[in-house]
Order: sequence, then structure tokens, then C-alpha cells
Amino acid sequence: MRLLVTGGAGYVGSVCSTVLLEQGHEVVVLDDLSTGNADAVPAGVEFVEGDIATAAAAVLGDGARSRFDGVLHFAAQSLVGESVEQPDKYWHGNVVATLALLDAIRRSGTPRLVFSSTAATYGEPERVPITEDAPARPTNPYGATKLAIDHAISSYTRAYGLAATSLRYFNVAGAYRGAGENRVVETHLIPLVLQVALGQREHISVFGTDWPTKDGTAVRDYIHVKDLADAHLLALEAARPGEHAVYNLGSGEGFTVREVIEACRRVTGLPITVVDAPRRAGDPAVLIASSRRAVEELGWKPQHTSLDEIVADAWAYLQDLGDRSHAARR
Ligand SMILES: NC(=O)c1ccc[n+]([C@@H]2O[C@H](COP(=O)([O-])OP(=O)(O)OC[C@H]3O[C@@H](n4cnc5c(N)ncnc54)[C@H](O)[C@@H]3O)[C@@H](O)[C@H]2O)c1
Ligand SMILES: O=c1ccn([C@@H]2O[C@H](COP(=O)(O)OP(=O)(O)O[C@H]3O[C@H](CO)[C@H](O)[C@H](O)[C@H]3O)[C@@H](O)[C@H]2O)c(=O)[nH]1
Repeated sequence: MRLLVTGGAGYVGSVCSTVLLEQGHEVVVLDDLSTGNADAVPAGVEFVEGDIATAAAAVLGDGARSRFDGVLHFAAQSLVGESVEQPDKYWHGNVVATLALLDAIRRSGTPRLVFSSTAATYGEPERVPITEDAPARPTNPYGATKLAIDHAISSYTRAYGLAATSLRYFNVAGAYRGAGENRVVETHLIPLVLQVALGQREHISVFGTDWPTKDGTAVRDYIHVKDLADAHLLALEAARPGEHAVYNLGSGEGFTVREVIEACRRVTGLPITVVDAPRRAGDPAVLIASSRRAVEELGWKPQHTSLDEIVADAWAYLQDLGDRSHAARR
């Protein structure tokens, strides 16, 4: 297939582009480099620098025949804490920009869409593991914008015959073949803890030690980015015109922040200084996925479910990156 990957200079988009190329697909990346890196776009991919809000229509075209078989839409602003402080950036950057993309998809007659939705659409769950029919009550603007986009996709799909899938990722981590997490401003737990191990950061702050969990720190479900990429390929193949499918993607196991730090100590063999800190605004206590629907309907088989393996792959990536990482250059 010939595929447009929005946000392909970012973490998940660059790993997915790598996997798509390996599977023989043709990939064009559209990315405005607001949080991504041009050098993360894999060799063999055509790169268009631009904002989806203004550039998607020109890239997709409006001819009688679509230039693309599908769009994988990763481009977004995606930081929970920042979304509480700057909601305008999220409503415009995520919802308004994605509506422009949806209109461009419709006008160009592009038949398939896979969208990066999130566990943050659910908010604080009534029960775990979270299934796709759980109530969606986001606790932060980031999750609210992603839920709004899911609703827009559902109605576009029904009315205009698009074949669409929203994949609700839980916490993505790890690396694959030279593609991994290297953001200018890093806020995600695993890369931050590993930066402490590398001596690039003095300590890791633990946001909240009074959550109702076994050690008082928040619980998340970490999914390996390669397993996530595999699910995108399956979603592209399974998509049906006029249907919007929604799938959770996680490992089904929850780890506290302290357990993640312990795994990083085990994998690196290095000391990691911890400082307890207040809760971060917008954070839910516990997020654990039920990915049963993806396993049953897509035939998804996650291969890298051990937290230590996920951390080890992220660690190998950061070590290889060495002085080229944003954290090392600061
Ligand atoms: N990383 C996670 O744990 C996680 C979890 C759930 C969902 N997601 C979703 O997965 C997607 C990818 O996340 P990531 O961690 O790779 O983020 P990232 O910040 O590394 O990548 C996002 C990419 O999109 C680009 N971008 C942003 N706005 C754009 C715009 N308007 N036009 C063009 N390009 C734009 C950025 O430059 C960047 O390269 C996001 O949609 C995110 O919400 C991520
Ligand atoms: O320095 C830090 C950073 C994070 N945390 C904690 O570690 C956990 C994980 O935090 P991340 O920032 O790594 O990830 P989030 O759970 O906030 O969010 C991630 O997963 C979500 C879905 O679960 C979203 O989709 C989102 O895009 C993605 O960033 C949270 O409890 C957070 O408070 C710390 O204690 N210290």
C-alpha cells in the first residue's frame, strides 16, 4: 500500500514507518517537526515538512483517484500536564487540525484511516482492565481532544464510507531498529528515568505517593512500540468501509512508578536517585488495558510484554544515540 503517515518524525510514527517499510509498503511522512526530529524519518521515506491543518489537502490531492491507500494519523500534541496548562494548544493542534485532515481525506477519496487514540479518553476507570465499552470521561484536555476526534471519525465514517480504526494506546515505550524516544522536551517516565541512569538528569521526581495503589504511586500499562506498530498493520488490513473500529492496546499488566524505576535499576545496573513530588494535574491513578478485542478481532499477538525487555530496548536505543540525543546536548 501507499500510505501517508502524519507525525512520522515523532516516536511512534517513526517506528511504525520503519515497520511499514520492512513490510514492503510505500510511505510518505507529513510532519511539522513541532516535537519530532527530521533525522528520525527512516531512509526510503518521502518527507514533507508541514502542518496537517494546512498541508494535508495538497499532499492527499483531490483528484478523481486517491493517491494513497490510507492515512496513519499520529500527529498530535500529547502531553497530559501541558494540556491542563495550555488547552488551546490541544483543541487547535489536535481537534481543529484533525478536522482539516479528515476533510482532506474525504475530498481525496482516501479509503482508510488509522488514528492514534489513547487510554486518556477513559479517565479514571470504574474497573480495570479497561474495555472499549467503559465510560469515556477524560480527566485532562489531552484525553478530551482525542475523544472528540474519535467521535468525529465515527460520524465521518458512517456518512462518507471511510474505513477507520482508532487504536487506544496505553503507555508506549521501548525502541525498534534505531527508532525510539528522543524529544526536545521529555516528560515520559521511562526515558526520563533512563536519562538519570545516563547522568543526564540528577533525579527522577515521583508524581504522587498517596495514590490508592499498592505502593502509593500511579499504575500504568506499558506496551512495546514494536507490538503497537504490528497492530497498525493488522488494523489497516481489517478496516471495512463505513465502519469505525476501536481497539485498546496494552500489555494487560500494571506497574507502579516505583516498579518502573526498579526495572530501570535492574536493566541498567546503575543507581537512580528518586525525589518524591506532588501529584501531576490531570493524572488518573490506574490505567490498565484489556486488549482482548484486538487479540480476538485483529489477531494481534504482542511479542514483547516483559517490562524489563521494554526498558532494555529503550536503554539500548539511548546508549546508541549517545551524544546525538536532545538530552545529551542540553
Ligand atoms: N507515547 C505514548 O505513550 C502515547 C500513548 C497514547 C497515545 N499516543 C498518541 O500517539 C501519537 C504519537 O505519539 P508520540 O509519543 O510518538 O508523540 P511525538 O510527539 O513523538 O510525535 C508526534 C509527531 O507529530 C508531529 N506533529 C504534531 N502536530 C502536528 C501537526 N499539526 N502537523 C504535522 N505534524 C505534527 C510532531 O512534530 C511529532 O513528530 C500521538 O497522537 C499521541 O497522542 C501516544
Ligand atoms: O517525571 C515523571 C514522569 C511521569 N511520572 C508518572 O509516571 C506515569 C506515566 O507518566 P507518562 O508521562 O510517562 O505517561 P502518561 O501516563 O501521562 O501518558 C501517556 O500515556 C497516556 C495513555 O495512558 C497518553 O496517551 C499519553 O499520550 C502518554 O503520554 C504517570 O503516573 C506520571 O505521573 C512521574 O512520576 N515522574
